[in-house]
Amino acid sequence: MNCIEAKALTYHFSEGEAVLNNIDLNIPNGSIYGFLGANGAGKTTTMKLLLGLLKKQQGDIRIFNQSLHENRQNILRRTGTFIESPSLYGHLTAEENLKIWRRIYQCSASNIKEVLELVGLSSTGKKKTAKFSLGMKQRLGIAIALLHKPQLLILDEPTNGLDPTGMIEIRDLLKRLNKESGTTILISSHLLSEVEKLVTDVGIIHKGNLLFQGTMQALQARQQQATNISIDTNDGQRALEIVSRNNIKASLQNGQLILPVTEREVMSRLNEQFVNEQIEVYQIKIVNNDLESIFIDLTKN
Ligand SMILES: Nc1ncnc2c1ncn2[C@@H]1O[C@H](COP(=O)(O)OP(=O)(O)OP(=O)(O)O)[C@@H](O)[C@H]1O
Repeated sequence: MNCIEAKALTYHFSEGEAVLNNIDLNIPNGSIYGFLGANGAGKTTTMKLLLGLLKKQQGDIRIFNQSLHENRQNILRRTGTFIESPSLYGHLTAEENLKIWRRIYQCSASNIKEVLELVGLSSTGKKKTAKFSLGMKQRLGIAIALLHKPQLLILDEPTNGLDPTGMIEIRDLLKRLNKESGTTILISSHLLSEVEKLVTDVGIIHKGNLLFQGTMQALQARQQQATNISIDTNDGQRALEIVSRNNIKASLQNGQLILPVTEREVMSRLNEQFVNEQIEVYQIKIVNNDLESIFIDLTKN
């Protein structure tokens, strides 16, 4: 069952080229969905459409199995958002900012203490938010998004500008929320490496087109397929003949033998044959095996 289903979303700003081109999004209930793409790919535009902040032009959006067009108020009551940067009153404290939002959401006063604790801001006391560090502001933005205990969180690059410790804190917080409350989380980022340990599902957008959508495992399987072994020897041609004799498809690239990742036993047998045939092996290494390179490959022109 999907929490968000968007079909054939297309969007143009004024007369220009389509910023989104026929996007289908399927965001499963209870998932943490990483929405990935380079700057300008169309992430914020998509999120704004999902929240009804931009008027939909083409396509269909359903959230909680309801049409966004027909039930926007009801959907937004169950959704927490953080788009671009949080709007805070700098002359007020974290608690005072949250008190304003509490009136809008009409939720219990005890939620304020809970969310401040959750994001690690309960000891900020009388400090005005104008004096907060960027990380504290981001965390307060997340506290605002969480104040009414939403079932769905839509977060646009919430770790933007944070140092590695700040990023880890936010990731841990989101993981905890997802695990303990079953909150579905849609989070955008321009770095796969930043969210790969957090997300269960992934959508990769490039120039308004969705290039990949699926589980993290499916993306990792793709990574496996794109992973090769490179072997550096003193005689690439003969090494290639040996590998071919073993019915393994290989090629020579700049003198290096390139073959798909094979089982450990096969690799050991090949190595033995190289040695028996007096081929000197200088290096055996895995190439192109990180997810980030898959992401870059997918988004290369
Ligand atoms: N108000 C606007 N008017 C015209 N074009 C816009 C407007 N907002 C965004 N765009 C354009 O739409 C495209 C997608 O922008 P969008 O902000 O959705 O991308 P993004 O993936 O969120 O990027 P970033 O990571 O930089 O925020 C970009 O080419 C951008 O210049």
